[in-house]
Amino acid sequence: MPEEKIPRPTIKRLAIYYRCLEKQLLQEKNSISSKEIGELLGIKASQVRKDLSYFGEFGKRGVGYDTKKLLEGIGEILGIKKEWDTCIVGAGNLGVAIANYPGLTKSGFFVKAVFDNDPKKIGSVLASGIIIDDIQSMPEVIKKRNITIGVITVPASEAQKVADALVDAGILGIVNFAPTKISVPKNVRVEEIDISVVFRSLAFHVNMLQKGEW
Ligand SMILES: NC(=O)c1ccc[n+]([C@@H]2O[C@H](COP(=O)([O-])OP(=O)(O)OC[C@H]3O[C@@H](n4cnc5c(N)ncnc54)[C@H](O)[C@@H]3O)[C@@H](O)[C@H]2O)c1
Repeated sequence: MPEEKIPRPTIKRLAIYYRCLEKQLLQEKNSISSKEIGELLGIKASQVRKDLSYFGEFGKRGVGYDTKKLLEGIGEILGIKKEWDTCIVGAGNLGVAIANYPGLTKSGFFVKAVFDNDPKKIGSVLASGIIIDDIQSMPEVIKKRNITIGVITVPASEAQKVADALVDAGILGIVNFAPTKISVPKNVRVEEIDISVVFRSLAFHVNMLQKGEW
């Protein structure tokens, strides 16, 4: 499955479908149509079908999908069944919150290390039991613990330096929370997360509702 052929938005939607299907399965909905998935998520059924078609046939027209099989199929594509070892750089408010968040583990993402450069923080133990490591030890720890995904939660001014160090240590995927664009070599993927984008989009809707335009 050549990755460049699959559009990024499709991959993002697959993760959304996955979460939706997990919920449906818990509610014992054992078969589901693309129309139903679309309605639950506010996505056109044709888009759902198109996204799933990139990976071969999951369901039959008119019959819908076997929820469990579809969930497993998408999980396989997204590598969700696999366990992923990750590290967090920046043990501040956000980094610590992520490191202590049990939901990540449930999704197969294990925080194996947290790094910081503040001597006052290095050596302290987080609620999850992880000890904050010195950023200086990052290359060695990443290699030793087979970590492939890095999360950047340092101030924007430090983000590029940290990204370079993560890449040098062999990291292949980065989740960047710092409010700045980072550049990485082609073979490394970066996902940027900015909560304010969600708030801005929501504020636009609320504004329109308040003005009575919607
Ligand atoms: N994307 C979002 O939605 C979102 C939300 C909140 C915060 N943020 C961003 O996340 C980042 C962290 O926010 P915070 O509130 O946790 O900040 P914070 O100041 O509490 O934590 C930053 C941590 O990074 C450490 N640090 C600084 N430079 C470092 C370096 N070179 N190497 C290793 N560690 C280093 C600091 O010692 C500190 O512990 C900021 O860039 C902030 O703007 C993004």
